[in-house]
Amino acid sequence: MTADTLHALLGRYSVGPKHLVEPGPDDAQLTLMVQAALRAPDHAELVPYRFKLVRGSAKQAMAELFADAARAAGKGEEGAALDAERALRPPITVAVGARIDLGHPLVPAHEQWAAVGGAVSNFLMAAHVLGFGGKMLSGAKVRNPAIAAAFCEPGETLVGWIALGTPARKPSGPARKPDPGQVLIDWHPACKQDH
Ligand SMILES: Cc1cc2nc3c(=O)[nH]c(=O)nc-3n(C[C@H](O)[C@H](O)[C@H](O)COP(=O)(O)O)c2cc1C
Repeated sequence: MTADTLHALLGRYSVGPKHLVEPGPDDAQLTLMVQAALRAPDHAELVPYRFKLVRGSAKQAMAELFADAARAAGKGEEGAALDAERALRPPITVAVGARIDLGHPLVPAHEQWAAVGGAVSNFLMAAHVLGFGGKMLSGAKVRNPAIAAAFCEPGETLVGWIALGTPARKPSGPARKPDPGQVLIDWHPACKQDH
């Protein structure tokens, strides 16, 4: 791994929708992001995820779904307009659906979810390397039945949406990460007690 690659890896941070401006990635760049996603570890090559692009006029349809979901959740018209705006603002949004096979004979669900997470992470990392900003978002609306049905095939779970675009500016307070020592721990076998 070159120092440049490591620098890119260590320098990724999420950029939320309100800081994303045009242009979004083009088809070739989106394909690279998906190729990166497909490099994530994936037991038995199940590819338990799908990325659905929301761009152009599809953004308005998503905005209406978001506004309806906000109203169904008891938000007023101001809240509905705010949620609609979240759909319209990013140049491109990518809905992430997970296809978890709960009865798979070899790969338990948690391993399939790990593959989904790896794919999302690689996708975002490729976006960052290509100079784009992005953020994975979900919220209660992923569980809204009309939204879930609009984005998912039967058997899929809507994980959320990746907002994508050109970063207008670096976030003022990027997420703080723990000290690596908190995560990287020497394993020692448990001592066996004599009875
Ligand atoms: C599946 C998933 C859903 C998420 N949903 C939200 C969300 O709805 N709102 C939010 O602020 N962050 C959400 N996050 C976290 C952000 O995407 C982001 O990772 C977090 O703000 C940390 O920033 P960083 O990526 O710069 O470290 C979600 C992350 C994942 C993996």
